[in-house]
Amino acid sequence: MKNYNISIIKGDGIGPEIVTEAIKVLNAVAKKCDFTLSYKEYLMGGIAIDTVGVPLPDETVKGVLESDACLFGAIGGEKWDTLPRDLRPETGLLSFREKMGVFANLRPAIVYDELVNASSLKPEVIKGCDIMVVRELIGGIYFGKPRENDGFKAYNTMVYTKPEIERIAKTAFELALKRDKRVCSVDKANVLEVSQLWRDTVNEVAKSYPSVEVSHMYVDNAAMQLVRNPKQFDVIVTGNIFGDILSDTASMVVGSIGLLPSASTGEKTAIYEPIHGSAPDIAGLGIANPIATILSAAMMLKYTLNEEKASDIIEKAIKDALKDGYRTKDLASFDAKEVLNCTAMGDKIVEYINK
Ligand SMILES: NC(=O)C1=CN([C@@H]2O[C@H](COP(=O)(O)OP(=O)(O)OC[C@H]3O[C@@H](n4cnc5c(N)ncnc54)[C@H](O)[C@@H]3O)[C@@H](O)[C@H]2O)C=CC1
Ligand SMILES: CC(C)CC(=O)C(=O)O
Ligand SMILES: [Mg+2]
Repeated sequence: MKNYNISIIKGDGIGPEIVTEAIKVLNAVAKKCDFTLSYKEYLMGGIAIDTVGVPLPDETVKGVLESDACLFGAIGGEKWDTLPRDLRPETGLLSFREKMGVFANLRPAIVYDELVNASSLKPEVIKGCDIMVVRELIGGIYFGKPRENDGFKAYNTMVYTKPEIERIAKTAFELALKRDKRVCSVDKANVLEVSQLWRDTVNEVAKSYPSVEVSHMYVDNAAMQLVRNPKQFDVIVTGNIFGDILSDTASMVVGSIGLLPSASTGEKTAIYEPIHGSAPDIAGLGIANPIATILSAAMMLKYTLNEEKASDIIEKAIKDALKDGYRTKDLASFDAKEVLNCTAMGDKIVEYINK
């Protein structure tokens, strides 16, 4: 029987709660589809700081590199926000992404028919919406140097090189070929030199994809268009900070940030993670929505482990549970038959997998 080695990073806040549910679901589907999964857990973020003194232990990097894929929860929390920048959980996460070379962060925002009333937008505006945000993940202003804060003056630097833009643009165009063949590149080329290079390079890459329609939008307009008429988008390709912000916006088109999964891919081990953070405001209350993490696990099965059937089974189980009115608290006001806590939602999805 096939076995896959999965590295697990639960992290902080709701991280352990949601990852536990995703593992439960993975085990159920593996049993059904005749493969096995072995897990090894590694530390990262605040828990790593508290346990071993650094946000990203070498052992974590080594363990993840040796695994077939990584399932990641979330890191961070107020407790660590006053530490020097280099010691913070978020610095550990950025360094982790950089060391894994995961330049492409794929963040699908799909409106399920079962949740068409869950968005703050009108059902007719969002029904059938299926967007893929392709966010560049290891460049841009989150990584650019110089960066400094002397207490009076502070600055970060937004940098992209042409090869960095080319590879993320290619990822977006390749994905578009398998979808609705439309790429919208989002930048701020009216103001930023980095964005001008971004736009010019995307146009150059587009020449190799004549069947894909390419358009460009300034990020401020894109944020507005996402909530005005989200169905105009197929693939959105954008830089690190814009993709971070626009995907959180897209989550409210879908209904909740607790629903959006992601795949962070490159040349080494891929990382599968929800788009949200550690949600300290609800950590420990047992009310987090585990679906974003469970869908991230489903993406892992499809994209890295080539277990497409297992991935589809998970997705169907989630849709069926939602269709029958099972909701976590974030979605409680939308056609809920029963509001479940995090663990019960994991159990419910397993129940539907086994039906
Ligand atoms: N990938 C990661 O590990 C990320 C970590 N962070 C870190 O997380 C911490 C909290 O950041 P925030 O800005 O509050 O963003 P957040 O995404 O953690 O939370 C924003 C809001 O969404 C809610 N929320 C998030 N996930 C949810 C879920 N699964 N179910 C139900 N509600 C959910 C939270 O309760 C909160 O009200 C910070 O330390 C931040 O740096 C933030 C984003 C990504
Ligand atoms: C916490 C940041 C480093 C990242 C973030 O917000 C994200 O990846 O969505
Ligand atoms: Mg974010």
